[in-house]
Amino acid sequence: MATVGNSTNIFWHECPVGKLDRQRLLNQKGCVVWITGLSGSGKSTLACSLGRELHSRGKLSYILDGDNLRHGLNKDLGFKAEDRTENIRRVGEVAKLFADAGLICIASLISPYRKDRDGCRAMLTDGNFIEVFMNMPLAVCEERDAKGLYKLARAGKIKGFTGIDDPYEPPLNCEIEIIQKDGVCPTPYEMAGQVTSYLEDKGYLRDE
Ligand SMILES: Nc1ncnc2c1ncn2[C@@H]1O[C@H](COP(=O)(O)OS(=O)(=O)O)[C@@H](OP(=O)(O)O)[C@H]1O
Ligand SMILES: Nc1ncnc2c1ncn2[C@@H]1O[C@H](COP(=O)(O)OP(=O)(O)O)[C@@H](O)[C@H]1O
Repeated sequence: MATVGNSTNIFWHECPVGKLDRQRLLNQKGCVVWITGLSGSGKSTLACSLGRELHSRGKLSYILDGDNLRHGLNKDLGFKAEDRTENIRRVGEVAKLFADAGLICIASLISPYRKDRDGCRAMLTDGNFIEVFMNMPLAVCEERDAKGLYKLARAGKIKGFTGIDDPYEPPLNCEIEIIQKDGVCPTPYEMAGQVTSYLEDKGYLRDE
C-alpha cells in the first residue's frame, strides 16, 4: 500500500506505566494467539470457545476476527493478494497493541500466506506469537459450508476463494495444530483446552 511507511519526523513517547505493570494488574502475560486455517475450519469457533474458557478463569482476552474486522477497520480491503497482505499486517499491528495492553489477543483469520503470518510473528518478541493451525481437510470445511460460500465458489460465483482457486500455505513452524483424530474433529471445548494448556505451561496465565 502506497501510504504505509510514509511518515517522517515522528518520535516515540514512553509512558511511566508499562506492559509489566499492566500484566501485574491482570495477573497474566500479554500475547497473541493467531488462529489460521481455511474458511470453515473452525477458527471463530475456537476463538469463542477459548475466549469463554479464559474468561471463566478470570483472564482477559479479546478476539480479532477477520470476518468481523472486515465490517469496520478493514472494510476498504478485498481478497486479492495485496489486500489480504494489508489485512493481516493491520490486524498484526492491532494484535500487538492488545498484547502490549496485557491481554491475550485471539486473532482468527484465514491469513493464507506464510510470509504475512511470519511478518506478524516478527512484530512480537519473546515467543509471544502463538500460531494455531486449524489443520482440517478441505473436504470437511466444504461439507460444513456454514455460509454457503464454497458452493458459490465451486459454481464460479465467487472468484479467488481460498482453497478452491486461491492458495493456502500451511504453517511450517506453528506452536499448536488442531487435527482430527480417527476422522473426528475435537469438540470446541477440547480445542480450547489444547490452547489453554499451552498458555498455562508457558506461563501466560500468571504474571510471574
Ligand atoms: N474469496 C474469499 N476467500 C476467502 N474468504 C472469503 C472470500 N470472500 C469472502 N470470504 C469471507 O471472508 C472471510 C475471511 O476473511 P479474512 O480476513 O480472515 O481473510 S484473509 O485472512 O484476508 O485471507 C471468510 O470467513 P471465514 O469463513 O470465517 O474464514 C469468508 O466468510
Ligand atoms: N470442533 C468442531 N466440531 C464440529 N463442528 C465445528 C467445530 N468447529 C467448527 N464447527 C462448525 O463448522 C462451521 C464453521 O466453523 P467456523 O468457526 O465458523 O469456521 P471459520 O471461522 O474457520 O470459518 C460452523 O458451523 C461450526 O459450528
